[in-house]
Amino acid sequence: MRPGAELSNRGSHTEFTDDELRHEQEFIDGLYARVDALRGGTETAVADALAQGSTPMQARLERDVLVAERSGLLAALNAVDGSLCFGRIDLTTGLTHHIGRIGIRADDTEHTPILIDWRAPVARPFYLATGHTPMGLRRRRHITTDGRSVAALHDEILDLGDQQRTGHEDPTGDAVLLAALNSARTGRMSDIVQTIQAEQDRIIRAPHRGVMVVEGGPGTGKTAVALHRAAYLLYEHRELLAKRAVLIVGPNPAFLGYIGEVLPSLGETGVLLATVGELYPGVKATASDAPEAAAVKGRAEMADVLAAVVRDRQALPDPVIAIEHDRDILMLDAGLVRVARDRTREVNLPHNAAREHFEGHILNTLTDMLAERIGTDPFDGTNLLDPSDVTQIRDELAQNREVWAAIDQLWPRITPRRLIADFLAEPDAYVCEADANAIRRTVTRAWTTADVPLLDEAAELLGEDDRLARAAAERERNQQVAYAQGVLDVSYASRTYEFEDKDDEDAEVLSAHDIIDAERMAERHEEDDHRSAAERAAADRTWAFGHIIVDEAQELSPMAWRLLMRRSPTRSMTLVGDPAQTADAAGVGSWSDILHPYVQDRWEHTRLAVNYRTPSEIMDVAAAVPRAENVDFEPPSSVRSTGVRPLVREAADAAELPGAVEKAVAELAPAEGRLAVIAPRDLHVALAARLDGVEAGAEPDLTRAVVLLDPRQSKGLEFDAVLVVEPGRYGTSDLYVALTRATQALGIVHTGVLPQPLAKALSS
Ligand SMILES: Nc1ncnc2c1ncn2[C@@H]1O[C@H](COP(=O)(O)OP(=O)(O)OP(=O)(O)O)[C@@H](O)[C@H]1O
Repeated sequence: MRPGAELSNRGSHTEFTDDELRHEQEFIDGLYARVDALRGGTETAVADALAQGSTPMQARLERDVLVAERSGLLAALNAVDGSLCFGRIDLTTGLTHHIGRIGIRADDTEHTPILIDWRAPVARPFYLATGHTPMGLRRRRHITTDGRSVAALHDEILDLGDQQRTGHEDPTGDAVLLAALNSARTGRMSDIVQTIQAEQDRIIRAPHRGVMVVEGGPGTGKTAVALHRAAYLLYEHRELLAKRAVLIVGPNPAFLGYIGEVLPSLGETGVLLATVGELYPGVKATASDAPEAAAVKGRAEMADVLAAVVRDRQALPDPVIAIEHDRDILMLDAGLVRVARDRTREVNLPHNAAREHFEGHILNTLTDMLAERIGTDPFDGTNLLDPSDVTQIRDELAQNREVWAAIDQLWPRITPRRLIADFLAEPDAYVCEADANAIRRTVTRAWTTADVPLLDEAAELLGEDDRLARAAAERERNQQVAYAQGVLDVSYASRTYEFEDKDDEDAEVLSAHDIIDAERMAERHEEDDHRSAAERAAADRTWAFGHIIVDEAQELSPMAWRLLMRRSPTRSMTLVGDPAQTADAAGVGSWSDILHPYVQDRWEHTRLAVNYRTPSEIMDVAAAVPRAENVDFEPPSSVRSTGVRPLVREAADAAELPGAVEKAVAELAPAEGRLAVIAPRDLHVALAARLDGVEAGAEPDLTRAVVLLDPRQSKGLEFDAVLVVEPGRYGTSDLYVALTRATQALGIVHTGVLPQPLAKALSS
């Protein structure tokens, strides 16, 4: 409603109601006026700073900081524009606070807060207060806006003695939540900041240290909670996390696309969203593995297998390597090389990094051999060479290509990609025959998701021979220190006499010289990298994230956990998942199996028990599937029911199936919103041919009215209506996942008999 549109003369009660709306509209108008002014001011400040051109180093540093900070503010202001303010709390003290997606302060000398960020402690009663525990609140108000106009108010009275009424009372207190849950889906997840429930709020605001596991059935808000937790942590630990970034790991790219707009809508962008297949910089997993291959590659034992593969590359001569040097023949035999190899292994460095030591040992061995041969006095057996002669021999050996060819053969430099491609081409010496058959790949043309943790493991085992890079970095750093010293000398020389004359230690004017030395200035210069932490993290395999959130955590293999734990040395992690939805053969069975190797039993476990997505009529049918295998299976309880039972259609045979699906889609399609057809992959081409505007593909466009998916692709997603095709062909967890994707209506199309638990649940 536009402000004032329906605020004409009415009865006294309505006028009272309209005053409430009018007041809120005035507040929102004032808020947007402030936001527009802030945005204008910020745009000008950024433009002015960028126009400054070449400036001294310190000024440039300050300019860059200003541009980065203000650009972040601008992005946040632009992102939250749609529904900046969504709530208000009235305290028994008479104070009121408006709650919004970000905090805004007035343009007065005190910078009075006019909109409280939902993550601030002051806002917490908005989410937690109840009639029983009002937390100092008299009233909680949900403000629904349409753009910049107030559309509706919903008030909950929390102080039961308070007789004042606004005419916007919501007696059950869940009208806004139910409206959100019933609204048409868009193909993109929305934030839930207006209606976070108390059990969710506690998880969102839990301390960031340590590992927290959030378990819950389908639709309990695990993903929503994980994303809001990321936003909360970025607010609460801004400085740390702006530097170290937050990583959110999801099961597939379609899922990441689905959740990708939530954090920007909360004004947060410092987050890297990635699948495990994207966490090895420079590699994009485009191929796929058969489930058996992924299961073998994901096993924890692969770490030992790869360590053995690397050790085998540290070879011994068979039986000798002959090196021609200065008309002599030097023989490197297995015994000599074994000593060099053992000594090198003792330094406990990764293979490539240790090579420097191996080179040294081999050169020393050959030097000793040659020195003994040419320097021994034939009469008394003493050595006639002095140390400089020995050094000269060593230097000459180091010029000999044959020496280097031998070292390359015995301790070759290896890249992770080469190691894994070679291992997969011939795995037989390292795993049993069945496993070797599952993973054997004669030529590696493309990588799979399950290869990525292997590549990462290999990178750890191999390390880098970074001697050249270290030397170059050292040279550059010396140049920078010299440059910074030059800058400081100039700034020292140009200090004003006025400043020098003052021996007041508290002088307010400080020159660069007083606050920074050349080393630190050079360091800052090195940090002169305009990429965000999330961007830098994406390009750096060894990045240590400030916090890692893993969605559908039950799907990750032990090898994938090794990769993630390397990215989280502080073990600050939130893991969300549902073991009943585990589909991947490589997935881990229990949380303690996953976590024990890294944190023993030092992790917290929380549970979400309310299903916000799936109405009870659908959940009752879906729950019968896992319950058939486990009588104690407890599904989450649905927060709503629609009165609409699932629709079931039978096709006479496979030839009739696409036509039956087409008809069922027409029956089920929501007037507004999205429908998903979930069907086994091999039916996709035939089904796509019968469904208007539908494509079969690996990366479906979820914003289309009708989307075709296989059960794995539907993981984590939701739609207004879902049609599950041939449920008899899915495993238990895939079927459970598929049946729990709908917010409004479920349909089933099948040929032949339905799986028994499903048939029973549908008929009861
Ligand atoms: N407090 C809330 N307010 C409004 N909507 C909510 C709330 N909590 C959850 N939802 C909605 O419920 C739906 C399910 O949430 P979400 O996808 O986070 O569940 P999930 O536990 O990750 O489910 P699954 O395991 O099936 O993937 C989403 O549409 C989400 O926006």
